[in-house]
Amino acid sequence: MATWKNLDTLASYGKLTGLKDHVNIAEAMSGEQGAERVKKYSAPMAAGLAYNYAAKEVDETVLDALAELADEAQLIDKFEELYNGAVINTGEKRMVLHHLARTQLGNPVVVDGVDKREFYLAQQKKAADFANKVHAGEITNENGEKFTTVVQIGIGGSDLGPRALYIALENWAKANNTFKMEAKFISNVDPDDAAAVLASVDLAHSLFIVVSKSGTTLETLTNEAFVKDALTKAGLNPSKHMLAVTSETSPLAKSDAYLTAIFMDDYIGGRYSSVSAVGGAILSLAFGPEVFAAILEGAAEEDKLATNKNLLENPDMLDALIGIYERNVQGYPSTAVLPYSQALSRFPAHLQQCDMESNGKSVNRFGEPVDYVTGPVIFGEPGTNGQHSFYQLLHQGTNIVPLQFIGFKKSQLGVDVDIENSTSQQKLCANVAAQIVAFACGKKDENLNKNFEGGRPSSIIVGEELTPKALGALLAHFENKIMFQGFVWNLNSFDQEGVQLGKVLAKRVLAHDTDGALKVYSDLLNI
Ligand SMILES: O=P(O)(O)OC[C@H]1O[C@H](O)[C@H](O)[C@@H](O)[C@@H]1O
Repeated sequence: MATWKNLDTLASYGKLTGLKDHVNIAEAMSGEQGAERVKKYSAPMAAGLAYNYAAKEVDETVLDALAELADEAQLIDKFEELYNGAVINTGEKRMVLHHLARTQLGNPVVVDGVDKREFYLAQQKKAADFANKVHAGEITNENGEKFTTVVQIGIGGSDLGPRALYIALENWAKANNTFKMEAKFISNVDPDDAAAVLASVDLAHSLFIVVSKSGTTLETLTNEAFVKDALTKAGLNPSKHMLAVTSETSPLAKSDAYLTAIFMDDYIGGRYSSVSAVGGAILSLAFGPEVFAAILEGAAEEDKLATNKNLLENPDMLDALIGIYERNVQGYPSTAVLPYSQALSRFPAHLQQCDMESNGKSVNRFGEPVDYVTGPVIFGEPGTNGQHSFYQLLHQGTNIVPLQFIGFKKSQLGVDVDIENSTSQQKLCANVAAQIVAFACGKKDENLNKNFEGGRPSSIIVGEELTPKALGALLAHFENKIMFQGFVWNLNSFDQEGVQLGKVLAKRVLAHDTDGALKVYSDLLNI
C-alpha cells in the first residue's frame, strides 16, 4: 500500500526547491543548444502525438529531481491502487474508475457482484445500439420520420467534456463521412440559452438527452422542464423525444418519461465522465459508435503509457511534475492552454473544470490544511486568436504564465488556400513555432516598451491531425496529468465540496429565506 504524505514532508521536494531558477531557458533555447533540446526533450504519446518540453525550465538535474519526487511520492503505485479499485475519493468514499470505461489496466473491479468493466461496456453497447437504431430509422418520431438533431441537456461534467469533444470532431466527421446528426447543447439556467437552442432546431425531428449523474441538478431539471414545455406546446409527446443518461440510483432512473435510460455510476466523477455514457450517447448519435470507440481507444493507449515508472517515458506524469516544479518551486499561479486548432475551441473550458474542480483544494485528502500551493488557475483560447488579445500580458506582463500549446500538422477538412507561398495551415503552424521561441528567448531592445525578456516557459503537444484517437489520447493525457498532480499534493482530486455553498444560498434566495447582504442582493436582482 502506498503511503500518502504532504508534499512538504518529502525529502525529494526539499531538494527540488533548491533548484529554483536553475535553468535559464532564454539561453538554453538559443542557437544550436536550443535546436538540440527541441529534438531531445520529446516524449511519445498515444495516437502518434508527442509531448515536447524543450521550452520548459528543465535540464537533466531538474528532471532527475522530478523523477526522485515521482518515486518518493509513489505516483505509479497510487495510480495502480486507483485502477484496481481502491477508495481514492476519500471525501465521498468512492472508487475512481473512469479509466475502466476505456480499458482494464489491472484486476477486475467487482462491486456488489457486478464487474465494473462489464457494466461500462454494456452501457456503451446500449448507447451504440440506440444510436444505430436512430440512424437506421428504427427509432423515429411519432410520424415515423427520422431524427436529424440531438440536443444534450446537462451542465458541468455533463456538458463541457461532451461539448468539447463534439466540436473537436464535427469537421473531422464531415470530412470522413461519419457525420450522422447535428448536436446542440443546453446547459445554462439562463432561459435565453434554452430558448435560443430550441429556436434553432426543428423540434419534431430532435432528440433530447437529459444528462445528469445525480439527477438532481437544478439547472438541468429546469432546462428539461423548459424543453418538455416547448415540445408539448408544439403538440409533440416529450417521452417520444427524450432519453436520459444518469446513475441507476438517481431520480431520473425511476422515471418512465424517456425512450430509454443509459447508465453511469458514482465511481466516475462528472468531469471525468465524457468517456462514459455521458459522452457516449451524444457522440455515438452524432458521429456513430465507431467514432466514440476510437476516442476510447486513444484514451486507453495513453492510459497504458501513464503506468510507466520511467518518468521520461510517461508523458502524463512528466507534464504533471513539470507543472509541480512551476507551481511550487517557481511560484507561477496560472497555466494557459493554447490549442492551435479551432476544433479545440472548447477544450480549454473542459480542462478548466477537470483541473480546477479536481485540484482547487487547500486541505489534503485527510481534511488537514496544506502549507503549499495547489492547483493553478487554468484558462485558454485557440491560437492564433489569443495572439491578438491576451498574449500581450503573456509576453510582457508582470506574471509569468506557463503555456501549454497544442498543434497539428494537417487540418481536418483539408480545404485551404495558398497565398504568398504558404497555406493557412502553414501560417497557423508557423505562428505556434514562432510563439514558443519568442516566449522562451525574447528579444532585447533598448526601448523597454519594445523589450521582450523571454524566459517564459511552454510545452507543445504535436500531432499529425486531430482524429478521434488523437482526441482520446489528448483527453486522457490531461486527466492523468491532473491525477498525478493531485497525488503529489496529497489531495483528494475527485470530490468538489467547494461548489455546494453557492447552491445552498441560491435555494434560500429562491425560497425568500434571506437576511443581511443576501436579502439586499435579492432585492437588487428583483428575485
Ligand atoms: O451530472 P450532474 O449530477 O447533473 O452534475 C453536474 C455538475 O454539477 C456539480 O455542481 C458539480 O460541480 C460538477 O462536478 C457536476 O459535473
